[in-house]
This record gives sequence, C-alpha cells and structure tokens, in this order.
Amino acid sequence: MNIEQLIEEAKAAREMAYTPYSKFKVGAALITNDGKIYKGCNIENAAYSMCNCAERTAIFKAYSEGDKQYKAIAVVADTKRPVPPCGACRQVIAELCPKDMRVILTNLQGDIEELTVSELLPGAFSAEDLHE
Ligand SMILES: O=c1ccn([C@H]2C[C@H](O)[C@@H](CO)O2)c(=O)[nH]1
Ligand SMILES: [Zn+2]
Repeated sequence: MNIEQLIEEAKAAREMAYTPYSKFKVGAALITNDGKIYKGCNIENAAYSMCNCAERTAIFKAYSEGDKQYKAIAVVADTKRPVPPCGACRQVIAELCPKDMRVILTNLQGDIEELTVSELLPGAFSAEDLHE
C-alpha cells in the first residue's frame, strides 16, 4: 500500500460523509502497522457540537477494534490547500498515534502536504503533564 492508494481510500471514505449542515465532506484512511485500513468520514448532527470529524471516526474505529499501532493517516477534502485537521483531531491524534506517524493531508486537486504527529501539534498536552 503506497501513499497514493491510501489517499484513494480516504477519497472513498469521503463519499460516505453525512454532512447535511456544512455540506463539507471529509474522508480519512488510517493504516496500521499490519497493513489494515480503517476508513472514516465526518458525521454531523442537528446538535452541531456532536459533529465528528473524519480523522477521529477512523482512529476511533481502529482503536475500538483493538488495533493500536498506526503507520499513517491520509485526510482529504475539497479544499484549496491540503485540508488541515481541526484542533480536536490534532489532540486525539497526538494521544493515540506515534509521534513519528506520517500525516498526509491532501485535497481533490492532488496537492499533498506531509508531516509527522509532532509537527501537527507541537507541545501537545499529554498524559505526562497530568502527574509529577
Ligand atoms: O479536518 C477536518 C476538518 C473538518 N471536518 C469536518 C467537521 C464538520 O463536519 C465539517 C465542517 O467543519 O468538516 C473534518 O472532518 N475534518
Ligand atoms: Zn477534526
């Protein structure tokens, strides 16, 4: 599985988005170290604050199936620049994914930006900050 293929999986996930409010569809594809792919789309709600992003859908699917070792995540939306994950997703990614995991951001025009989890949320608040 190469990056282009992972991006295609994210695009397929995007087609499943439930976005009657924003009309903004996002797809994500998370690949585990074993090569398993978990796709996620954004799922909105009439109570707007319940909206769940594509990235978190994919990660929560994987984690809740017991798959906890991740190699990369690709995210796609119809944006001018490669879609930037929101702050909530950055925090969740920082908690559950390795610091050196590849984060591949893209758009439908094929622009690609790649960064690591550390670069996605420098100085993330983490479990290490909770106790002395
Ligand atoms: O990286 C992002 C940014 C936004 N959204 C979703 C949340 C909401 O459903 C819609 C508009 O913000 O897009 C994602 O899924 N991922
Ligand atoms: Zn988000």
